[in-house]
Amino acid sequence: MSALSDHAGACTLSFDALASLLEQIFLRHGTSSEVARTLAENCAAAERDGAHSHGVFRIPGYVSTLKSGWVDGQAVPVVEDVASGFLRVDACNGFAQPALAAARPLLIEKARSAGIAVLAIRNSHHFAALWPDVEPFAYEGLVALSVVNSMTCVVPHGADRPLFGTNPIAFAAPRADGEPIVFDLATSAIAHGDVQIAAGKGELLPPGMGVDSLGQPTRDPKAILEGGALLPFGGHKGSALSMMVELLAAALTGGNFSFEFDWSNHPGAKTPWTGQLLIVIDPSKAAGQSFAERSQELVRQMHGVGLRRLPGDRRHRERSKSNERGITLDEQTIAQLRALAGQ
Ligand SMILES: NC(=O)C1=CN([C@@H]2O[C@H](COP(=O)(O)OP(=O)(O)OC[C@H]3O[C@@H](n4cnc5c(N)ncnc54)[C@H](OP(=O)(O)O)[C@@H]3O)[C@@H](O)[C@H]2O)C=CC1
Ligand SMILES: O=C(O)C1=NCCCC1
Repeated sequence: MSALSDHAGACTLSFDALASLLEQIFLRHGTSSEVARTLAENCAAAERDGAHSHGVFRIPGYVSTLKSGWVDGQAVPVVEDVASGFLRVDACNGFAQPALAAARPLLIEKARSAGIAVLAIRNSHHFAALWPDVEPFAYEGLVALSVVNSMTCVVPHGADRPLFGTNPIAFAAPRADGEPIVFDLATSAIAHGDVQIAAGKGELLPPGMGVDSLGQPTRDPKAILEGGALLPFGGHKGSALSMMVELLAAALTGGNFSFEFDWSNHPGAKTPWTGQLLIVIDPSKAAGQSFAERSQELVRQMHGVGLRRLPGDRRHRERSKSNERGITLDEQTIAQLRALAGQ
């Protein structure tokens, strides 16, 4: 692995160099080579696309979680073919991405033959952005929707104490001309990772993101992290979506609700032990004109009414920039990653 360049206060790496560095970190902390490669590519892709709340910022959390013994980095997922349109995966206390990778070929086969297929992952840990899980299906001409629940830190609308996780929803659909349409959003007003990043930088949050330990609105990220909580986005509407995520990602998969795990015997563990649901649809089974042509028409109409930015546009801009110029990490971050890799 070699960096493209080390320069004053920063280091610029290619995607492959960053992924190799991260792979070394995972291997050094006890994962199998397959798990190391899958997680490294996932995390490097987030950094490449400017999804910083789930890029290399997460590496110390992965490491402390593996070191605590909370997650099994050697787990081999078990795929169960339970019905024509339904797959279950027992991640066996491993990370969710290797579980998805193990089931992916059969999931695609089922979606193409039945028109729709569901993947329910349990006994898993999802510590990452959700778009890398759905976007590849759209490159295959399929529509994909995924939900995952996380740890209790969000107050349901109208309640006075936290119960839900930040519970993201990601969606991907192909279009005829251009990158797939992809969105990926936490159902909280802000992702927990962004609150941690703001706390680290000593920055205030925008209003309306969370409350302190007394339930009073606050813009102080530390007050949210230390006894406070987040709010759902969009009041009762985001709250309803977050409730749906709990039902689909936990009740339907056999994973834990966001409030159901106890990591007190695993100091340093950071990932919740929850579940993930994916629904994959083959749009070639739908009636009428090609789906990809229809989605292209929708995008054309949105641009026609003045829309400048689609969800995913910023990521793809960042991706192009990173592919052209490399991925830049500050001095402190690269030193931390190299130390974790034993370099
Ligand atoms: N594993 C887990 O348990 C959890 C993971 N997460 C992850 O955290 C990440 C961040 O989530 P969140 O903070 O809610 O994401 P953002 O609010 O930053 O973005 C949400 C979506 O909206 C798009 N978007 C943002 N601003 C605009 C705009 N002005 N116009 C059009 N589209 C826009 C984004 O596209 P673009 O990306 O191009 O900016 C993205 O698809 C996600 O990847 C999520 O999966 C969150 C909670 C829990
Ligand atoms: O940013 C978040 O919110 C989360 N990300 C990873 C897992 C827990 C919640």
